[in-house]
Amino acid sequence: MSKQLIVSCQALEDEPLHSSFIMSKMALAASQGGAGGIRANSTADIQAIKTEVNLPIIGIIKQEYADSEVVITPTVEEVKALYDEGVDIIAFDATDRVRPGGETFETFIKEVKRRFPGQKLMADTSTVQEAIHAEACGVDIVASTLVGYTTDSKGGDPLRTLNGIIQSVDIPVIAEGNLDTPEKAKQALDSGAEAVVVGSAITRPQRITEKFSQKLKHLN
Ligand SMILES: CC(=O)N[C@H](C=O)[C@@H](O)[C@H](O)[C@H](O)COP(=O)(O)O
Repeated sequence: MSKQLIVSCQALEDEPLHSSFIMSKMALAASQGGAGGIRANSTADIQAIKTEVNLPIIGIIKQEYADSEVVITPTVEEVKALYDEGVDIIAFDATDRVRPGGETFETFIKEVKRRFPGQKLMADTSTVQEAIHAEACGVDIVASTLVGYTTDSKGGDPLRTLNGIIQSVDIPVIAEGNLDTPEKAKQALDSGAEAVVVGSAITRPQRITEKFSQKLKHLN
């Protein structure tokens, strides 16, 4: 997926496009538009997407637990479901936040590597420190997915943190999160990212509409 655009096709239960069928068509549209990979949430969506496109898939399972803020593939249970489904890369939250059941990232990743050897693993991080730590724990790829979404990274500039990560690790870095224009995506690749994931700016029409309506609001 070198220097490729990866399109994230996700719609959660509370979103208007929540439907595996619709996500499969989003993936098809992304493929026709030149995407080199797809990021998708849930085995149901991934199965549907596989019927429409033959592109590498980054799989996640968003699962909420009452005792943790970690939502992206929080436990080994979700990793197993993705492994059994079969995806090119499994991505998960690799922030330093406590996981469900009080588990730390270290114990989580150790167990994942023991049970699923050979599976490519991608760490969604929010800070340079977390990316360095994830590399030390043996992940294959780090990503800037969670910059701005954690207490430690609130208000952070995604491209600046991305640069910091690229300077600090030796493994491939994927740029992801709030890269909402072709120019920002290009900037991310120019600065050394292996690939760039774009989601909402392509596959969340409610967000796209909002940008237009905000711009025109004062004319009403
Ligand atoms: C923070 C979080 O939960 N991010 C999720 C991760 O899978 C998705 O909701 C994002 O759409 C994805 O990361 C792509 O980012 P953006 O939509 O900003 O291009």
